[in-house]
Amino acid sequence: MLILPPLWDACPRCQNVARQVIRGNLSIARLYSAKTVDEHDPDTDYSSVESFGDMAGELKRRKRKADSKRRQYGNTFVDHILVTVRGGKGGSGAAALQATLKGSGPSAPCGGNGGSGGSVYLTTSPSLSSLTTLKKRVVGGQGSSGSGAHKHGKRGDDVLITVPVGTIVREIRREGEEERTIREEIDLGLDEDEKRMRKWKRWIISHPSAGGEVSLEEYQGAETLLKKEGRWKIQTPSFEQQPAIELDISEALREPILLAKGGLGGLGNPFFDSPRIASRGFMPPIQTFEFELKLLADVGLVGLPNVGKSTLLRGLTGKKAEIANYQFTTLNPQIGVVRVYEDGRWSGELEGGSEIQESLVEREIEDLSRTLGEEFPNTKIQKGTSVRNGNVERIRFTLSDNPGLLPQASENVGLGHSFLRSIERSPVLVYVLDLSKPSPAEDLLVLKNELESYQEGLSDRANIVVLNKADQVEERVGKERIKEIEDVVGETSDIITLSGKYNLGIRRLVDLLVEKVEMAREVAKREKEEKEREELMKSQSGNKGYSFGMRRLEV
Ligand SMILES: Nc1nc2c(ncn2[C@@H]2O[C@H](COP(=O)(O)OP(=O)(O)OP(=O)(O)O)[C@@H](O)[C@H]2O)c(=O)[nH]1
Ligand SMILES: [Mg+2]
Repeated sequence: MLILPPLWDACPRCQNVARQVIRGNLSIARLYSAKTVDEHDPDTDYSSVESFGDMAGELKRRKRKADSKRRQYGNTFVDHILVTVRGGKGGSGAAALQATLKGSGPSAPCGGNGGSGGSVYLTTSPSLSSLTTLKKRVVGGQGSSGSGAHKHGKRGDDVLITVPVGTIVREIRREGEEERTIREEIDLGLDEDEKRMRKWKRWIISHPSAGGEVSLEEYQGAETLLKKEGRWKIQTPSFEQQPAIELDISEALREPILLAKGGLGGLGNPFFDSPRIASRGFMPPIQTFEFELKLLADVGLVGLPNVGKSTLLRGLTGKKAEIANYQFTTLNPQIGVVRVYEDGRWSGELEGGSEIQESLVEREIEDLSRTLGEEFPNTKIQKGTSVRNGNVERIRFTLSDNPGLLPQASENVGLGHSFLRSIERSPVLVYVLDLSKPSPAEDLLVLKNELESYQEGLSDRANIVVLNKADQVEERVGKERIKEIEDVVGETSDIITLSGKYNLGIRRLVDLLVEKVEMAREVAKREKEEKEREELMKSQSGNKGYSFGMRRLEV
């Protein structure tokens, strides 16, 4: 906690300090926070005491944590993964007999049916931007077995796989238990009778207390009944019979999509002619899916660590990205939406004079203001709705904040280049440089070099250069640095000098981004029309191309 809570009740000066913090005067709070209750003297002006107390310690701790996180997960931004998925197995039917009084005749079958297995569905979440959370194996809940007195088994639980928007899902393999068994039987060289008996044993269960073997006639009768119900042939449809699932999720899903259906539950003995027989639940096929993430942001921010990319994301979109004064605060790409209104204002815009705080400081201030029952104005970012104060939205685009790039990222230094795969897909790229550093022009060359060694021509796609932290630079020095950068980029890029933290110069950036995004969309539209024309011509000339029996669903 930044300010000592017990003090503001007792001391008007403390309350005054706390209110100053809420108005944004943090330096006072930092000095003040070192004092304990015992040390407190209401007559001392703590704003002149030189101590950074808790805040510095906490920052150090967080930096250590970020470093270890980077070492642990740094090179594992997951954007490609194979997942095996299976619906839950159906529960078995029961072969139970009703209890009867002695000598009152044969007991009636009363076994309940098994519950069907749970299915596996796919859904999207706006808070995800990596496939890291995906498990390699996902199985629906198993249905419970039926029991006596006509009690049917419970249905297995459905399972949701949650992915970020921009994920491509392809089913690449599908195999059921039946196919595996058939292969095994061929290997064992079994004859038809043996195969049939094995199949009966696999699908039909006899009541444990029924005594003796179930006769061939009983098995045959049960088989006929199951065939009638369409429950005998359970071979998995091949990709020719039922196309593989292929999804390109470019928008948030309104409803979950079914990937793997749960198996049917077995039938209880009232269904069969023989009271000693029930059937087993189905085991659904195992499906292998390939998940690939291509983050779909119109604009990608590229920069060295700690230059203020996440601060910019926050200022442009209002998205709460982690901001801190050390490298690799951001470990995975983050995507936010920029909504620009008719009057040129935008969704993440701050109120005049507000400042974007580091996350840690912001959380402490929020705690403090909650305790004091006051609202902290700096954290109030405009909500992203399509109509704001009667002002209509003009354009909406997405922006990705990426982890910091280091020299030799393409040789896996820092976080490596795994996340460049997402950057690669953004039609507009923005270089973010720290103008308060001695040589931002050299930093720019480093960035260009890294993009180029990842993919030829990629460095030229970035045609906006943002010079951030302008508030920290003396005018003369700043001008010299800007001149050096102009010499590097020549006519190829627009240069914008701004301060992300203090919300200065952002409007020019927004205007430029709108212009570039509109241009990029126009180009993409033309390319799409061109492609459609080509495909139409191809299909008219009878050449339908080679199909792998896959179905493409544009969601
Ligand atoms: N003075 C000043 N500080 C800024 C400005 N923009 C960002 N900062 C500070 O710079 C530090 C790093 O900001 P981040 O937004 O976390 O930087 P980043 O580029 O996302 O960093 P990584 O995620 O580690 O690559 C924080 O302490 C910010 O408060 C600015 O315009 N002026
Ligand atoms: Mg960041």
